[in-house]
Amino acid sequence: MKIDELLLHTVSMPLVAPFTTSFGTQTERIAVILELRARDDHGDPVTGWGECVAMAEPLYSSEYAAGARRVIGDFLLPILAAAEHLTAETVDHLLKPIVGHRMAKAAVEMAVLDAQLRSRDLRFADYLGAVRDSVPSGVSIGIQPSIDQLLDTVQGYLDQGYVRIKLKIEPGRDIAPVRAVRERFGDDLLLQVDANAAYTLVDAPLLRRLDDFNLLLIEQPLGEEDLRQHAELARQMRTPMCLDESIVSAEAAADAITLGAAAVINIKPGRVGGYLEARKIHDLARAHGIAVWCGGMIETGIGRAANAALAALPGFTLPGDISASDRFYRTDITEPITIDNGSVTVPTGPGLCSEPIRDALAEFTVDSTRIPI
Ligand SMILES: O=C(O)CCC(=O)N[C@@H](C(=O)O)c1ccccc1
Repeated sequence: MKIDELLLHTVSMPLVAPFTTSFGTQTERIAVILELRARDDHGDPVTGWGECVAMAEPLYSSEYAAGARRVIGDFLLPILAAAEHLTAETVDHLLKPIVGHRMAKAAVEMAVLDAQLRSRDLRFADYLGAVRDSVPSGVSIGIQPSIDQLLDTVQGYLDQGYVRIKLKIEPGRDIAPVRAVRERFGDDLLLQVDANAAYTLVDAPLLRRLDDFNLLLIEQPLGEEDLRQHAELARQMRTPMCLDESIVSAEAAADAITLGAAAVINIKPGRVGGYLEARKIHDLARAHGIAVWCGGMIETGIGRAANAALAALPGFTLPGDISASDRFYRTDITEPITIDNGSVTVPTGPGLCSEPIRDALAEFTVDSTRIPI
């Protein structure tokens, strides 16, 4: 494949409701959408789409949207444009000289992969080796202003058919909300919590109290760098330990599994540098008997569709944060992803996602930059 040009569209999409986590409250999603224009091996024009999941500010990880745009335009694209044999499978190797910036790298790999799949009229799920036509849909619920509002919110998502509830927690808003949800909805509700690294090992006695609520897992209670400490906390808790922010690559996953820091892994393609690295982590975890599920970064329909295909791999045995588009957006920039009977259908068309809807993309675009080759 030969790249002709890349368009970087920064979109600002209002959320249907504020989304509060331990690192802040989001009311809009800023995302960098990649429109890659290239020629396939027959010289025919093809367009590939990608989405960079980096947030507007470096609050979840060190990357942020404006920084990712710079890295993509100034460093990543020139390397790929100069490549003699550019394929999705060689992007990671070609970009090795650039240190870090995994979300930026994931986005360009995604655009190259989408173009490659479309040029071959290939469905992403088939390319990956997916084994399901639909995947169970879990929903992530932000920290709510009151327990009553939390209970109403949980009820609302259960009424929509979501099969698993994830509650964001933070110090001071953890035990009481989890107890209230467990008491209201009973022991059969698939329930887990996500702390986004808000605690320290000093909080172990408090976190151990979560063992009373029969949770599926506790996600990233400690810091991104704290593999050894998560292993120590895992030894002190019955609730399975799940890592998110810490798992930035297959190598980090191998370290976490070996140290006993993760009994479950949340795989996010953007966080680990792309869907191909995500599949490597899936394969590694499976070989170690470690369950994985697909996390979400409030993606638009581009990333949301691709995540549904990834989650259809056999090792994704726990419901992921793959909710319908309307969980976050009134209008998506692609055909909306919907939840039917608790599941999201794995996309059936060629490529990673359905083509973005130009009017919707234009409506939310706050800046478009053409990167010439
Ligand atoms: O369903 C979704 O797309 C969001 C799931 C979710 O809670 N994502 C959280 C997380 O910590 O995992 C997040 C969202 C946005 C940015 C960073 C993290």
